[in-house]
Amino acid sequence: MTPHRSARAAVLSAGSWGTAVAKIMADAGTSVIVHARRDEIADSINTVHRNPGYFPDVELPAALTATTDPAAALAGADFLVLSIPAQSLRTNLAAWAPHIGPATVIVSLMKGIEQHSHLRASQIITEVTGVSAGRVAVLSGPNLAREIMDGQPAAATIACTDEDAAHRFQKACHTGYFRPYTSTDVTGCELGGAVKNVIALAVGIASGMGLGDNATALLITRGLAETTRLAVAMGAHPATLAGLSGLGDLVATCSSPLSRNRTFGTHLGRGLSVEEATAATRQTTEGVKSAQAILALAHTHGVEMPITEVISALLHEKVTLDEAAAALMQRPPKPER
Ligand SMILES: NC(=O)C1=CN([C@@H]2O[C@H](COP(=O)(O)OP(=O)(O)OC[C@H]3O[C@@H](n4cnc5c(N)ncnc54)[C@H](O)[C@@H]3O)[C@@H](O)[C@H]2O)C=CC1
Ligand SMILES: O=C(CO)COP(=O)(O)O
Repeated sequence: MTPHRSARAAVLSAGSWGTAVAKIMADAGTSVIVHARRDEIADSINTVHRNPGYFPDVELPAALTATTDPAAALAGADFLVLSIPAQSLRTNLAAWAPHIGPATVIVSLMKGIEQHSHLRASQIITEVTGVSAGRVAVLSGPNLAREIMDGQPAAATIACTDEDAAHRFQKACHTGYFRPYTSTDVTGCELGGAVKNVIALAVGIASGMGLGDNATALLITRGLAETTRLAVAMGAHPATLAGLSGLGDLVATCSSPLSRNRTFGTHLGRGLSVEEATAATRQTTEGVKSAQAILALAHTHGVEMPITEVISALLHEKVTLDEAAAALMQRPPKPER
């Protein structure tokens, strides 16, 4: 990348978070091309500067363009920003990989764990593309897309083992309303983002069952404890889990009715089956797909994750709501750690 031209980014794809990050980057002066799967979304972004599928009410910067051709989006890109459901990453990335330039930094926005491999998105990216870990970054934090599209303030963590790559992406997405910090703790950053979705399901369930704020606080606090236990066992720094990609995202997601994971949990707590809650949900709900893989990671690393265990059992309809609540409350007494 020469210092004389603005950075170029390809954002794949034009869902809610992809569109929001594309807008942030365009507002930061980065030249952005979004890849949309549907012609009508790409056409609308190019002609009337709106994404009718996700944010029909928000005018996008005119400098933000769209295409349905991934090769065209990726040509000359300094950054490839990936924002699709984590379970679909491997297959899509294999098709896009031949078009990725030799110096392109690949940034994951995804907060899921792959079901069969138990891998994080950054690990899938290095595995599928063969790029070095220093070219793979993660952006994660308390970032409800709807608020960001409204220009409300937010912050996030960009983690990459290559600090220079993290700094370049930081510059490419720093605006008056979006403040990115950098970190080298990719593992901690990604695990914080993935596990908070499962804890948000739990908070939603508690809320749907009519439980109060004490129960919410209990789940957030002990949820953070089990997230930190897993992340540290997998090599993360504990401070990362106390930061934006850990506690920050946990609080935002567990508190907000905008969260799809929390909302899915609320449906379950009100008595809907997993199938009914899925039918009522239009967008990506990573916690539902990732809970069992996270539990498998906990078993591999010898870590107790009681909330994740109960949510995984509920999602597989092995326990009822009352049994789930009892399983958590009737655990043997222990010191707080
Ligand atoms: N929406 C939000 O506020 C935030 C979302 N995230 C994360 O971003 C990732 C994407 O989520 P959202 O944009 O919210 O989801 P979304 O459901 O709004 O959009 C998903 C995008 O992926 C595409 N897509 C869906 N299935 C696909 C497949 N099988 N193959 C290729 N493309 C496919 C859709 O066309 C759409 O463009 C998730 O991992 C989520 O956890 C992270 C931070 C905030
Ligand atoms: O990750 C998010 C906010 O940081 C979005 O959470 P949901 O996927 O639950 O909507």
